Amino acid sequence: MSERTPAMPTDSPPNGFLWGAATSAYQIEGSPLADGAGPSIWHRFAHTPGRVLNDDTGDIACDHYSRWREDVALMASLGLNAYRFSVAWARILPEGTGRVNQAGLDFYRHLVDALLEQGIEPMLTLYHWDLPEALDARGGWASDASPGWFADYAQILYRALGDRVRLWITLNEPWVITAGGYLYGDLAPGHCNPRESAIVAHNLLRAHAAASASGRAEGIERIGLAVNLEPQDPASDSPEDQDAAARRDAFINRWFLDPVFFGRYPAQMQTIFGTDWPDFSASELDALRAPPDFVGVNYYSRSVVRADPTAQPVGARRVRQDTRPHTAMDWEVHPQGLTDILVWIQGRYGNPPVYITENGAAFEDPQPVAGRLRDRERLAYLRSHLRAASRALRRGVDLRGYFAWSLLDNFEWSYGYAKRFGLVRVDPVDRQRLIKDSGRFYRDAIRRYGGGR
Ligand SMILES: OC[C@H]1NNC[C@@H](O)[C@@H]1O
Ligand SMILES: [Ca+2]
Repeated sequence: MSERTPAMPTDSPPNGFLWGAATSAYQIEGSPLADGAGPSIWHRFAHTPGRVLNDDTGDIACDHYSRWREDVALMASLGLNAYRFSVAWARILPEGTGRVNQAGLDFYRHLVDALLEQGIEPMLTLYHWDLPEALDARGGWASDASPGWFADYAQILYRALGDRVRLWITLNEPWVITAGGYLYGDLAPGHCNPRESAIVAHNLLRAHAAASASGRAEGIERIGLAVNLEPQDPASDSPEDQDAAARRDAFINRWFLDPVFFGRYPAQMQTIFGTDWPDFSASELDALRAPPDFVGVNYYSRSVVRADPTAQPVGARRVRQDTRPHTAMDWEVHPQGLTDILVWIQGRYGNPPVYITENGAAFEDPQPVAGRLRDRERLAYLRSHLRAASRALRRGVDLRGYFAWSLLDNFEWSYGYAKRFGLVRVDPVDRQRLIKDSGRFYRDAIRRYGGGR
């Protein structure tokens, strides 16, 4: 089979299946302070020397804030019938609460209208890591008031765009927000405080519940939660490694899904955090129960895990699979993990509707030659993971769409522009877009197997 033959499975996805691509505001927009927008914690973090590789910032990024019309045309040329993006909270509420910045609302309304004109279904993420700086100054996600701030912000967007946008996501990857921003400190706001991280996670869950409730009050019917999920395979069948994998599974995969579906945290959280784990009351736990209308699954890789008491707080460490291919993020290429995690959700949480809201890979790209960029590894990653998604469909998973991460090469947080996930290249100098071979492959797969627009 030539590398250009789209190798989707024999059975096509269900009717109405969404074939999309995903981005987020701070990673692609640029112009972070334009038209009355306020600074976010990522604007501040990126401008803090030493926090981001090469001291890259999102000041320009993909310049999507100016080029959004061109980018919608690009999506249409790829044949996408859906597009997942996030709203920069501080464009809407420059101080995080209070005064609404109409120019910020207008930007997203114009974007949504352009998508709808092209028959592209918008999927709107309310929060993709860029908290208004003004709210961080008031305690940020560690503040008891943060769920209320978020619900109010969400309500403004529900009222402004609820007649056009049908698919909403409250939070992107609450685990990464918590672990990156408050435990390991590699992401904004850069704290390293286990007890604070447990409180932040709890407030994020309260915020999801509050924004879900305010959405239902506005008649919004499909509100999801996007979570990064990563199968944890024990390195051996020793009890120590099995327990380590179970702890890391609880820590990464169940810390947020168990509360929203069951109103309780995984038992291992107390073991992992020890005295840093707050003493939540039964009513506080029950208040977290807010089953999403769909689960957004962000899948990249799996981990092989062995016990390691020195690797705190989980007491477990990843074991690199040196004989297997890895991406430029040093993540093992493991398509079967996508099938496994989708089947796991089906079994554990009662077969909820699921979208793959992120899946993709960074690789060192070759230079384009005569208008062609032959990103073979990314194309192979895409093909193998589309097949893995199809295997989950055959297992009866209620999978309703696939969003490639990412439409464009963009700002990869603490890696800056050094890691490129785009199906479309963005020139580092003039930001010219160029569809890579992986993008052409995706377009052909959509034509052959997609529901079309
Ligand atoms: O690391 C790749 C992606 N992972 N999920 C969240 C996105 O913002 C990242 O770019
Ligand atoms: Ca521990």
